[in-house]
Amino acid sequence: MINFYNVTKIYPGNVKALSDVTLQIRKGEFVFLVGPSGAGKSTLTKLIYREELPNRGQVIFNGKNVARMRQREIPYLRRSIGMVFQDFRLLPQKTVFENIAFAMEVIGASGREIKKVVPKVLNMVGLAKKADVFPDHLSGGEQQRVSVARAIVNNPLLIIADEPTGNLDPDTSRDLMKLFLDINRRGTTIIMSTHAWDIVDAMKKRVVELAGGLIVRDEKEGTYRYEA
Ligand SMILES: Nc1ncnc2c1ncn2[C@@H]1O[C@H](COP(=O)(O)OP(=O)(O)OP(=O)(O)O)[C@@H](O)[C@H]1O
Repeated sequence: MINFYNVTKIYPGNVKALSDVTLQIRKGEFVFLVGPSGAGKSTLTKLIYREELPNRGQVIFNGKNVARMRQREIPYLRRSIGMVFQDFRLLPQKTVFENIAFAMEVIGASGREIKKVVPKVLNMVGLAKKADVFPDHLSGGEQQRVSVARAIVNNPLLIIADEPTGNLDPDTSRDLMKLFLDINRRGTTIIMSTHAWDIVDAMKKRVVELAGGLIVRDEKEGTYRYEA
């Protein structure tokens, strides 16, 4: 579903963030991206949702060359990818329900559809009772569940999670990972950048390690292993 062919990304100032990266991720996979800060993990994911363009090579997502997409195709690309960030990025003036509804509104869903679907995803993330609460009245773990609900509400093909447990305590992190596993079991591909070695070691999923813009390890049931 995702193919990188000899992808090189150089930022202004001649910073080589990725160097001749070739990688294939199949539909339904759960992939951890690990490696030290600055290794190129975020850059790799940004190339998938076209926040950045490669200098060389090709990034193919769902059969399409991402760099060659026309402007009008980009919204369709982005709606097929759900994003989860370390800092949640919820809208503070909107309730939990409204935060998730907003993700549907921007793609033109009807009010009826929204009323039907939002409670379902809230239920799935275990926050059915928090629909009318504002984000700052929720714990970090609950806020992250809202952002996961927002990420899955439009049925994406792929979820990109960038250090999703970075602000959560170990117990909350483990619960959140169960949620990601559950989503993955329903068929959604997941790419997760993380420094949480304990989680990576416990989950026994594919591990792709980057260092200095190169893939230095790609293991099927891998461990974290990198030493800082
Ligand atoms: N917009 C930018 N302009 C210039 N250099 C950049 C830009 N974004 C990233 N870089 C550089 O590219 C390299 C790779 O950065 P990237 O953010 O992909 O690393 P990372 O592995 O995600 O790190 P972290 O774990 O800290 O998030 C780093 O040297 C970084 O400083």
